[in-house]
Amino acid sequence: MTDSIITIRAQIADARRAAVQGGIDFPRVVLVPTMGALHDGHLTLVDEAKKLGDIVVVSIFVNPLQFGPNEDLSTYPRTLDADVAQLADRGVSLVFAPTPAEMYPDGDVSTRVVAGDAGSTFEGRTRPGHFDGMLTVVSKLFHIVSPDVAVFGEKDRQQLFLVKRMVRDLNVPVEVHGVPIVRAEDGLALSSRNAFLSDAERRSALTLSRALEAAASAQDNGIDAVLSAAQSVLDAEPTIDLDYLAAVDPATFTPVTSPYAGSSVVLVAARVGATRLIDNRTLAVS
Ligand SMILES: Nc1ncnc2c1ncn2[C@@H]1O[C@H](COP(=O)(O)OP(=O)(O)OP(=O)(O)O)[C@@H](O)[C@H]1O
Ligand SMILES: CC(C)(CO)[C@@H](O)C(=O)[O-]
Ligand code: BAL
Repeated sequence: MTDSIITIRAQIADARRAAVQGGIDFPRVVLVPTMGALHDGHLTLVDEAKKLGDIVVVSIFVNPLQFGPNEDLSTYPRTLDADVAQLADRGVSLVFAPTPAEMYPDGDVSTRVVAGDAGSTFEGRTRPGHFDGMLTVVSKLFHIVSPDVAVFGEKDRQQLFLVKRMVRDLNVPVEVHGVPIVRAEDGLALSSRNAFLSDAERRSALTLSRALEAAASAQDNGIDAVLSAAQSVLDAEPTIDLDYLAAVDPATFTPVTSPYAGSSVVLVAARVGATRLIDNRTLAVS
């Protein structure tokens, strides 16, 4: 076992003991897994974590296993010192920020969690192996931290679905809690990758949330109207390269087709310049 794993486990054990001494018989540990470059979306997850338990642990790890060979692993923003300072301001001192060598002492793993069918659509189709890598590291983080609760953002909606599915399929003793998307005032979903956008690209990126807004305005007119309203907004912005637009059933993450009435999550992913962004919105379609 490596230093940072030994250290975080000792810190959590100390925090548990202190909580018991402070009168909390069964302190709950809440994990917030992140890749760092923290923004208000992450900090909202932390605030939620504080409400859900007694001891909050934030992990910061840019997981090589979930990046494809031509993706942005090497350029992904890394701002560890600023992240730790922001967390300290929020009252969180338990930060687990291992190195790749600590997480993968053999360079890779030969045992992986396989995401299955729902891991090979949408994000999984564009990023083959991404969700196996994501679930594998989440599983490792769960084993290292032993949280009672783990908090994830709805921005990565397919990720949240798959983590919940893994927990159910494998009887993982962790409660998974989802937090609604935190947006900038103009509607753009906060994302660490927004840091890559030029001013002009950021304006183009707003097309994603505008398309979801248009979809929401059409939710009383059926699923076809929802999708065509969003598509029209996307078609009108030639500077973005659409990857997918789809409406899925939140219970199965499979596409819904007309006629459909009920809850549906509209998903959108697009490249804006060199930056790939995702967004989604839950609608009540009738
Ligand atoms: N705007 C947001 N609202 C709610 N949760 C968010 C938001 N952005 C990120 N999260 C959540 O924070 C957690 C860590 O995500 P991550 O560190 O990859 O940040 P990110 O901003 O999603 O980065 P990326 O640029 O890779 O999309 C995930 O559970 C993710 O869904
Ligand atoms: C859950 C996660 C931390 C696993 O690397 C990552 O996919 C993320 O930040 O969403
Ligand atoms: N927030 C999702 C992590 C990734 O893009 O790899």
